[in-house]
Amino acid sequence: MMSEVPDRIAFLGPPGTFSHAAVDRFFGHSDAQERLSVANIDDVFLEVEAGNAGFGVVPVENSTEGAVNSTQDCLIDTSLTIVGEIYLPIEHNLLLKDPARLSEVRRIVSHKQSLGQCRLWLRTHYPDMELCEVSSNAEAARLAADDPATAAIAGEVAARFFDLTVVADRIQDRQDNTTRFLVMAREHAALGTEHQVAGVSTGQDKTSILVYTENKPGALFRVLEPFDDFQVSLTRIETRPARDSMWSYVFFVDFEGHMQDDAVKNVFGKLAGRAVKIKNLGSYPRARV
Ligand SMILES: O=C(O)C(=O)C[C@]1(C(=O)O)C=C[C@@H](O)C=C1
Repeated sequence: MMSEVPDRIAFLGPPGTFSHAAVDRFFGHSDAQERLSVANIDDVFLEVEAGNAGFGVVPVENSTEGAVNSTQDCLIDTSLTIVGEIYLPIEHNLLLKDPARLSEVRRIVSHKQSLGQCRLWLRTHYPDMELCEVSSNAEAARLAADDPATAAIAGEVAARFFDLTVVADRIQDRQDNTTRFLVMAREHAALGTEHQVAGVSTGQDKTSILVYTENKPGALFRVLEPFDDFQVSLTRIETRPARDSMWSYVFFVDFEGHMQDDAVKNVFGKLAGRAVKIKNLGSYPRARV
């Protein structure tokens, strides 16, 4: 276990993204830990793996749009551990540099996830507008600040950061739109007093694993059966292409409990031999939704 809290936290930037807000929600607003803004999600993993940051915060799933694929793919390859999670309500706005020039807008830019979370609103209000994907919401806001013909979809923080006007607020298709973020570290790190020390069961934990199965009848059933046997509640199951061979898949499984809990140990005892490979991504305190 690390003896001190590493002082940099990597996140998808530029400053003003929802990822940035998730960092502040988890670690607090203090300046004690430097924020390291990077250009894409892969770089968040790389910076923490290289030791340039102690923690990284990445979006993993959204209640409207589902899995964030780039994060899922990084989780397959990473040597990092999940040490925490954050649920953040996501409210989108249409932002413009000069609202008097709304009629001159030619394109709307945002992160792919955000365009998806506002799909119906966009179809209703701007059916013919060009939509452009950029690397993050705050990057979209930065572009809109430079060009009156570009509108951005982003959060209020980005609007303030880049001095933009909100021309339409709460434009996400579902008002309860929420994104779940993961806190990644190289090893179980001490997270300070307001967070339980990761790596130790708190009684209110979650565990994430990756499961590779054989392409055989009943393979997934045999993996899931021990969870039922020992009454361990699954919170999420997601499939991604495994990338080592075509049409083979890896399952992302999240469940309640900690690797140190007896029920979870029992599940793993029974799982041995039922999957080709299991990768433990980490046990961490469960966040409030
Ligand atoms: O662009 C941002 O502000 C991000 O932090 C990325 C991201 C994502 O990838 O899901 C985060 C939360 C929202 O769901 C939309 C975009």
